[in-house]
This record gives sequence, structure tokens and C-alpha cells, in this order.
Amino acid sequence: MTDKAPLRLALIGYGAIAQSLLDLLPQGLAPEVVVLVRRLPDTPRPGCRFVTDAAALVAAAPDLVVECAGHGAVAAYGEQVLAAGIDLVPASVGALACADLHARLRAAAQAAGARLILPSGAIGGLDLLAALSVQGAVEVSYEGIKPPAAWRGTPAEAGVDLAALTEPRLVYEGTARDAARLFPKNSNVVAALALAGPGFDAVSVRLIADPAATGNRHRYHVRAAGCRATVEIESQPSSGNARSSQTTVFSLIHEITAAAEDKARGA
Ligand SMILES: NC(=O)C1=CN([C@@H]2O[C@H](COP(=O)(O)OP(=O)(O)OC[C@H]3O[C@@H](n4cnc5c(N)ncnc54)[C@H](O)[C@@H]3O)[C@@H](O)[C@H]2O)C=CC1
Ligand SMILES: O=C([O-])CC(=O)C(=O)O
Repeated sequence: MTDKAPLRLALIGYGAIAQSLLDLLPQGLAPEVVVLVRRLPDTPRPGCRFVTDAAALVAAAPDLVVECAGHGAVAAYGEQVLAAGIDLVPASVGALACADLHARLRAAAQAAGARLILPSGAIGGLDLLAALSVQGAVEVSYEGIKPPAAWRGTPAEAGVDLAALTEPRLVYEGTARDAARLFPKNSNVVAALALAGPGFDAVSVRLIADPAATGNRHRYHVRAAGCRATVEIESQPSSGNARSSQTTVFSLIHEITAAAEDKARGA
């Protein structure tokens, strides 16, 4: 880092990912973080200023807003942030399965000269998918394996008694587009695969509840002309949310660090 002005950072949401991110943010990178919450927390947090409406977040004129709240927050605040010329990193990339929202965010970013930066989130290998997609069609088959607790509150509960599982059980099979809509808190990774290049209809998805799983496992196979690849990632969950991998936090910190470096270089 240089001695130039530090990054002005804002977060949307103060759940498992946001709190872990704040715990791990390198010291001095962003001395005051503005955090948009629905309800002010009972305990203040040093280095954070909590606000409860998006206008106050925008008025703070952050260099970068990192969303870690959910699909609804991307839809509610994304355009407003980008239209104010502020770069946005949405953790909830699955919200962009809605083509209309994605188009509106891109238009707002372009009109205001802001960047919509898609993080890799809990997974990796997106550079390969992007490179292959330039050459032609790419097919991806993804399998996500998480402990039963990660599927609570999702459509998986309709057909499966999660608490009684003694062996792995398929809880969803279909396209990335439907997965992103039906499992908004578990399928941002498949949206990231789709948005890297192949598109939502070229990514097939299997989601599995496994009582023996100790972390979250993401495995995908890639088929393209002249290339086959397999990627497998196993990550501990973030503390506080069994369904959100800790790698997501690292990915967001990576984007924040890159933004701070850009600012220091005057880019
Ligand atoms: N890209 C990726 O690989 C991943 C993305 N995610 C995304 O990150 C989101 C957050 O994950 P966690 O922190 O684990 O969830 P969490 O449930 O622990 O925290 C979310 C927080 O955001 C708050 N919130 C929701 N809507 C809000 C709004 N409109 N304004 C302000 N606050 C709002 C909630 O009250 C909650 O405190 C997930 O919903 C998911 O969409 C999660 C894991 C991986
Ligand atoms: O964190 C993970 O393992 C993946 C996840 O929840 C998502 O893609 O929404």
C-alpha cells in the first residue's frame, strides 16, 4: 500500500459474510466502513458507521460498495449505487439470473462510468470458462454438496426430512437459471459459472445434502472444443452461516484489495 488516501468502503448487509469480512480486512485498508443494515445492531463496531437507508450509503460517497445481503438487496440498491458512479461488487451474483436486472445494472454502470464487478465468490476457475467461451460453446455440469443444515429454509425441505438423512440425497437437479431462482442463498456459484461465459442455460446443476459433509464441496466438469476440465473446491463454511463458504469472504477481500490498489495508483 502507499500513503495515498485510503479506500472508502461500504457494505450492504451485516450477516455472516460481512462480519467475517470485517474481521479479516487488512488493517488500514479502509479505516471507516459504512454498513447499510435494516436495523441498527445493538453493539457498535469500531471502524464501522451503520446506516439504515441507501441514500445515506450513497451520500457517504464510497469508492466501492460490496453487497453481502442477498438477491433482494442487489435488486433494491444496485442501480442506485451504480448510477451514483460508485463501483459495486455483488456477492449475490445469482440475482443477475434475472436478465432484465442485469441489463439495468449494466446500463446504470455504463451511464455513470461505474463498474459492476462480479466476484468469483465461493469458487474459482472462472478465467478458464471465460477464455473457452470466447472460442465457442462451453458446457458445465456442476455438483454442490453441503451438510443438511445448509439446505434448511430451501425447497429441498419439501421432499426430504433433512434432520433424518443418513446418506447423501439429491435435493435439486436442473439448470443454473432455475437453481439461482429457487436456491438464492446456495446457487450464486452456479450464476458465477454461467456469467463467466457459458450462459445460464449451458450450466446444469445438481445440489446434494450429505450428512457426512463437514464443509461445502463444489465440483464441476467443463466440456468445450478441444478442452476438458474438472475443478473441485472444498471450503469451510463461514462462521455463522453453514451455507456460505469462507472462500466467499476471501474473494470479496480480494476485490476490495484490488480496488484499494487501483485507487492508490490513481486508476
Ligand atoms: N457468490 C457466492 O459464492 C456467494 C454469495 N452469497 C450471497 O451472500 C449473501 C449473504 O450471505 P451471508 O452473509 O452468509 O448471509 P446472512 O444471512 O448471514 O446475512 C445476510 C444479512 O443481510 C441482511 N439483509 C438482507 N437484505 C437486506 C437489505 N435489503 N438491506 C440490508 N441488509 C439486508 C440480513 O438481515 C442479514 O443480516 C447470500 O444471501 C448470498 O446471496 C453467499 C455465499 C456464497
Ligand atoms: O458459499 C457457498 O458455498 C455457495 C453459496 O452459498 C452460493 O453459491 O450461494
